[in-house]
Amino acid sequence: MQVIEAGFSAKGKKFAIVVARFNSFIVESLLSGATDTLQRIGNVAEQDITVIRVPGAFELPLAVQRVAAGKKYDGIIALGAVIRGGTPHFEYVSGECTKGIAQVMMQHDIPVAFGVLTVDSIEQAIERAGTKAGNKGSEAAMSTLEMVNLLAKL
Ligand SMILES: Nc1c(NC[C@H](O)[C@H](O)[C@H](O)CO)[nH]c(=O)[nH]c1=O
Ligand SMILES: CC(=O)[C@@H](O)COP(=O)(O)O
Repeated sequence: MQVIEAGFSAKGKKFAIVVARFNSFIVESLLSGATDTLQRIGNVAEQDITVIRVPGAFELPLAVQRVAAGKKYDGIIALGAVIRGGTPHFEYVSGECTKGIAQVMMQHDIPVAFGVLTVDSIEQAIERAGTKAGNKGSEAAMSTLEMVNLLAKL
């Protein structure tokens, strides 16, 4: 049996982090977790990390697509926080964001980690942005590191 898997060190690889500003109180913690993971676990140099900011999660797919099309990066991380309000708007924003990011990843054959919180409350968001439920930004960075290395083996 042959098992193909990859590690996390990605020295010399270039990463783009596309960040939605909406709910920035939460998203900035996701960004901190992602950059810390890229540098500390992935051995990625600070100058090899580019941060691109967009208004909200709905705009993430377009920016991610443009970044992917530019072929300047080995991996992409999309970060945001979609927090349910009092209307169905949550479903549309989170649904289109998720679908759009996944489409870009498949169309451009590049790892795009989904670090977008889709939660029912601010408390749930806080728990996933570096408190009792971990940091989804860090988790997204770990995924991108592994996938960049794995794809290089396939
Ligand atoms: N409610 C949230 C939004 N809404 C804004 C949209 O993402 C978009 O920017 C707007 O509809 C203009 O096109 N965005 C989030 O990231 N998180 C939310 O909770
Ligand atoms: C996810 C959203 O768009 C949400 O924050 C908007 O809140 P509301 O549904 O109360 O307008």
